Amino acid sequence: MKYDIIVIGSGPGGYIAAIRASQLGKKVAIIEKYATLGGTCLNVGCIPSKALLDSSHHYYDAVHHFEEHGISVEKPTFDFGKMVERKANVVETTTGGIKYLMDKNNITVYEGLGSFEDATHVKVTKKDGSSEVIEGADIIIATGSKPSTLPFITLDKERVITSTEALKLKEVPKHLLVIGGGVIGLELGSVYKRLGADVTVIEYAPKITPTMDADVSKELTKVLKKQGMKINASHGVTSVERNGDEVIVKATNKKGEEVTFTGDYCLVAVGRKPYTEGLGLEKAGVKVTERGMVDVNDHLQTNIKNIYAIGDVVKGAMLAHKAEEEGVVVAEYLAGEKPHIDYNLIPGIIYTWPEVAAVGKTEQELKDAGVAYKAGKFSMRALGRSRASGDLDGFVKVLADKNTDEILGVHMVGARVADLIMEAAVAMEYRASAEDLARICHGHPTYSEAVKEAAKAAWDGKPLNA
Ligand SMILES: NC(=O)c1ccc[n+]([C@@H]2O[C@H](COP(=O)([O-])OP(=O)(O)OC[C@H]3O[C@@H](n4cnc5c(N)ncnc54)[C@H](O)[C@@H]3O)[C@@H](O)[C@H]2O)c1
Repeated sequence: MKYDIIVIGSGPGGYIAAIRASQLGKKVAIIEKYATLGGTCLNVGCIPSKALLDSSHHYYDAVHHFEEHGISVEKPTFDFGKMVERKANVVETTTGGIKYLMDKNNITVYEGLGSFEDATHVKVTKKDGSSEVIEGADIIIATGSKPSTLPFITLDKERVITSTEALKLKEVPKHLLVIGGGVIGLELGSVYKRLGADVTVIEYAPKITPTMDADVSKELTKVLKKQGMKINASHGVTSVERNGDEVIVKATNKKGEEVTFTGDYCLVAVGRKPYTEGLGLEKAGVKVTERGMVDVNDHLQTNIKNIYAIGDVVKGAMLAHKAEEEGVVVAEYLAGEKPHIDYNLIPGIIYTWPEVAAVGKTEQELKDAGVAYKAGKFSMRALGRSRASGDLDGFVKVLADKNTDEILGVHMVGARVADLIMEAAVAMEYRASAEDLARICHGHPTYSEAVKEAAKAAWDGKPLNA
């Protein structure tokens, strides 16, 4: 069969690219090696982790917060098996939705491993070993990423696990050791902490979420510690050993001392790496970088003219929504349009509770770039909405250009900031000033008032409710 565009990989990057290309009149095929569509995000990433985060949040609230609202329930209990089953149902419905979208958009789905025969032909090898070759005028690589590990770790996938296994454990760990205080470590660490596990995070950098704004890391560390999570920053892991049902992690702390952590499970969450195994890039002549990423130019085009790559397999943040934008951009570019992505405006979100969200530059990035800026900060605690719900932790911080007042970055910790961050992204897309944001009437009482107040603090240094 011959197509205008073949997309390899059906994660958020791939399936969105396929839909957009089809909307623009292209004949499109998508190849997926797994039986369900949706890639890491829908099957073993964003969606299942949010399902477990939501279930564990309900339980945590019942145990810790119902009483202050005057609600008494006899000692709440949970059925972990049911939580995991619910998560599986959420995944099934969501991935089923992608199949529906493929059919609706007349996109041909091939189940099997896609590998290049040459620059225009891709072989699809099915589970039963049979294969067929399809032809594409243009090809989009959207094969995503897989969990990284450390060279001395043996991932037995039973007790020394990655996020994939952490989403389908048969029991709640007694003591979960988490290597890596990044997004996955803190989100999945939160799930099990809320369900009663001891959780110890071991982070190499001097702080958790090391690439986020320093104030955010500090506040998040404070609230997670308050929830009982043990956080060990500046600890370089040197060994991970399994001994029966125990896992022993050794690390070197800042003083050069060896520290031993013992738990019953160890989650390795030290980042992800691009996934190109078995793709046959060499047969098509596609170049990869030293770090194994597919090398692309500003149009996400590889060194081979008709082959493009998007999402986790190329440079940039490994985020579903970044991949989606790239999918749209490549599809539109191939249809002769002139699309554009502002990589500065891709929000970063962590679904702990309180949530964390950011867009634009951090203070450190502005300092490093020598940009004169002003900062306005407003505590969630000062909001009527936060007092009503009892979610008092966190803040909103707005960074604006000292001379022009243009908003350069917004950083948030607090209830529902995962959704709130989009106000900041919209403002920055339209190059709003802090004053613009401060002058917009915000509904009362809402968490969004913290954005208005922080913007006012950045603009004239005079928040109204602080
Ligand atoms: N909410 C979301 O958007 C979401 C959720 C999950 C995953 N993701 C994405 O998936 C990717 C992978 O997530 P992740 O949490 O594995 O990566 P990450 O990059 O967010 O965090 C990895 C952490 O591990 C630390 N680390 C690295 N080597 C270490 C070592 N030897 N010892 C101890 N710590 C070490 C790093 O300093 C970092 O803090 C990221 O790009 C992330 O953004 C996003």
